[in-house]
Amino acid sequence: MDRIHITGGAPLNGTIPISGAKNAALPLMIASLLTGETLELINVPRLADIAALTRILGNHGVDHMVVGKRPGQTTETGQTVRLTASNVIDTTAPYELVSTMRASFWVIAPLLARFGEAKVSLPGGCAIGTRPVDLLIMALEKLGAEIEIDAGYVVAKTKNGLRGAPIDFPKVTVGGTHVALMAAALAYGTTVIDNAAREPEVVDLAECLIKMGARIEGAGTSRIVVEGVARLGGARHEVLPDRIETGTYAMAVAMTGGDVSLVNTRTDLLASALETLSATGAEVSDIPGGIRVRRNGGGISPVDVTTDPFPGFPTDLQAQFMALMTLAKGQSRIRETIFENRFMHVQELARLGAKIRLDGDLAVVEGVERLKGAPVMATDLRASVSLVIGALAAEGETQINRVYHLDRGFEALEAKLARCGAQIERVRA
Ligand SMILES: CC(=O)N[C@H]1[C@@H](OP(=O)(O)OP(=O)(O)OC[C@H]2O[C@@H](n3ccc(=O)[nH]c3=O)[C@H](O)[C@@H]2O)O[C@H](CO)[C@@H](O)[C@@H]1O
Ligand SMILES: C=C(OP(=O)(O)O)C(=O)O
Repeated sequence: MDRIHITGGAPLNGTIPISGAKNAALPLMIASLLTGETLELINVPRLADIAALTRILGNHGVDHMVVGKRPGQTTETGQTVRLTASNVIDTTAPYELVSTMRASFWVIAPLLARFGEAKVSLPGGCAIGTRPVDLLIMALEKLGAEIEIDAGYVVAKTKNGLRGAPIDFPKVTVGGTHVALMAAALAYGTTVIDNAAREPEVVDLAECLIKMGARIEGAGTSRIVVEGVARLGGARHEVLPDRIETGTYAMAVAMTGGDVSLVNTRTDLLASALETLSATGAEVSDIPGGIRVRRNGGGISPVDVTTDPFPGFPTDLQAQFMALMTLAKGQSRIRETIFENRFMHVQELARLGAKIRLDGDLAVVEGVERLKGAPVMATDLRASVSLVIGALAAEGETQINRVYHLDRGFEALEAKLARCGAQIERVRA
């Protein structure tokens, strides 16, 4: 298994191009199943999760073609892909494929809406909590699907097609909202989704569906109204920038010090995280096409955060922010409200010398003077990158094991950081 070696202590200076968002690209690729025409997606990141979904779509019979980079793009990141589901041969998504990644479960919605049947294995994904799919199933049942769970598979059928209906989510769910949107787009009649997720990735999916011919209003608010249409067509859509990757590098700079321009991204995608970062003493400013983050000297101020659905502080940046707080001048309190088991980075950050106490959903971080490199283990995607951030600021060498977690969600991580002066290398097994 590959390892990453980091020798910490150098500030980060330079420019980091931000990739397309993994969490937008995945539902967008899945939306290709809604039509027999070609969906062209620009700025799709090259990631293990994207490759895994490509395999899953391929198994259904979706034709996948990589046609190039984004216009004007000079880096090795991002690609333009064409997906054509004109010859779907199989509506089953098997355990071997779906168990590697949670988002793959969402294929259930377009398969059911377009073909009237789907059999999809219960999903896997980051081990950050129990992560049930009851609300996704509830949404499909509201639209008239008949669903049973049999031998680890969710088997969904509809006799005369899906029918629009009110869907009121008791809890904000990103995946549930994606599924409801895709299914309702091809349902007969009107669907009103209440307590919908407002995440930018939901808006991106809705915008792409609208280009494909869907009638959707209100995406980005907590009430989305979908007027079903009989068929959807092809479209061309650029994946929005990855706000979690943006926030991750912003936190790295705030921790190591330096001056980095994050380009191909937008402040409005992560306003709450950037506000929090400013409160720690980092200078955050808008630049054309991106965000500049600076910290030259001065201590890191402790700031308390609570994770929340968008527009709140994202759970996917909680681990990275905790890494930053380990060097703050005082105590900070970080509350995780979305996932019940998303503190696996705590014991690994402790190996670097961090002082963190856990009390249920609360982590109390006592800032220390310095961190010291050590061997650590990546446990899930965002936890692993918090170790990268910690290691960049620590004295001496850190070895990060199990880096396949990082490869799920961070495109060209070592290259992007090395170009800004980080001493980071991958040791291939
Ligand atoms: C691929 C992708 O986009 N993943 C993101 C997506 O995950 P994902 O879509 O899985 O997360 P959800 O928003 O659905 O989960 C939010 C909460 O609702 C719960 N829940 C969800 C569905 C359900 O049927 N029943 C239920 O109880 C979950 O356990 C969790 O406590 O949103 C999360 C919350 O922003 C992010 O951390 C993930 O990175
Ligand atoms: C938790 C994440 O992904 P997934 O939902 O695929 O596990 C993530 O992107 O941080």
